[in-house]
Amino acid sequence: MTLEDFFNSIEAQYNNTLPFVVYRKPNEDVVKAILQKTSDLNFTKDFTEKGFVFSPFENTKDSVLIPTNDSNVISISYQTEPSIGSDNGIKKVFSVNNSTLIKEKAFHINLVKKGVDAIKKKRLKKVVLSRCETVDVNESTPILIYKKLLKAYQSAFVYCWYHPKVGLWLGATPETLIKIEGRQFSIMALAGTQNYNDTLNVQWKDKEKDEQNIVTDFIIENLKPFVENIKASDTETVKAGNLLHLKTIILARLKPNSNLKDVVSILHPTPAVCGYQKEDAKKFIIKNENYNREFYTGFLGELNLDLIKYPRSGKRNIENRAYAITKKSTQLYVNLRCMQLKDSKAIIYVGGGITKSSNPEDEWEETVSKSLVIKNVLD
Ligand SMILES: C=C(O[C@@H]1C=C(C(=O)O)C=C[C@H]1O)C(=O)O
Repeated sequence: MTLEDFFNSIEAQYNNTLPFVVYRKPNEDVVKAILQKTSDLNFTKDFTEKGFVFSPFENTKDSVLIPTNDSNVISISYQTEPSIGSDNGIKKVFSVNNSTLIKEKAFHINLVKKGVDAIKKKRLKKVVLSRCETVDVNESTPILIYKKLLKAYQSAFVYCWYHPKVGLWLGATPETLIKIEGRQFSIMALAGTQNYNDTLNVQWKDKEKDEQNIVTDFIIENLKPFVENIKASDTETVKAGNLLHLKTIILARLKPNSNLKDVVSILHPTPAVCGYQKEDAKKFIIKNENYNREFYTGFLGELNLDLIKYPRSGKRNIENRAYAITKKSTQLYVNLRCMQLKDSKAIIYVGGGITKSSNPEDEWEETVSKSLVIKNVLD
């Protein structure tokens, strides 16, 4: 299949209003698409299904599934040269000087102030507060925007997801929720943000260190009943487009009697996108943000797909193939740096973690920087 055939198949699927997802994992060249044969709206029941899951922020709502057994799965190798405003830094500057944005700024600053007050008064230690911003889209098809995202963000999970009964979403997220191969799994605790200025060698303030620690501690604490051999990596600075974040990787092994559904429901939404304590933070968000996050800060990715593993030593020769084993693999990402396309408009979703020492003006600027990840590919 040529590159043109690949993207034409996706375009045809979209024009026929049939569900699909097309995605590329971080730092990989393979772009994969799962094209559902019917327009049925399927949901996961217990996370034992095979396919691609798309899950909203609110964990009481259903997760949509594109099941592989009702789909054509195609893939292609797609090597991209980084483009302008890419992983190497955003080059474009967007004017923020219009009346809608001024109102949005006032609302967000007030929201952050309320968050800080709630943290000072209540049990809350952190709350992630967000907003959405609507901009016009000139591109004639989502596939063209998708290709720009692929070019711009090599180290992100870059996707375009469509279901005629749900909507059309695109994004380039830096954050993994969970990866499981067999029983071995890893989880990322990502939080804390500053702008990237040509170096990874930066200082972090206590505010950012604290908000990231809250995520790591929450994950370790809540996973303990389900896992053995839990280990956390050193915390490092990582780059995501025009931004830097703090990242810790937590590795563990699932106990034989634990299952993915329980692990996901205990983790999601983590304090990276919701807050701590989780239920109090969620209530605060739903009551005060004044819009519906829908799938932003939800999660998405491959669920229970077969992964063929070859022995470590030697090449993939005939002998080794005989020993290849098939494992179930799940790779879920947090839906950040994303947008929903609706009626020639893009709704861009951005947020940030608030703690007792948050400065409202800085928090606003952080959301502006985050919005550039998406605005950069909309021109
Ligand atoms: C909520 C977002 O990002 C999350 C919040 C971060 C922060 O508060 O510093 C950093 C990375 C993500 O965990 C977003 O991008 O919209």
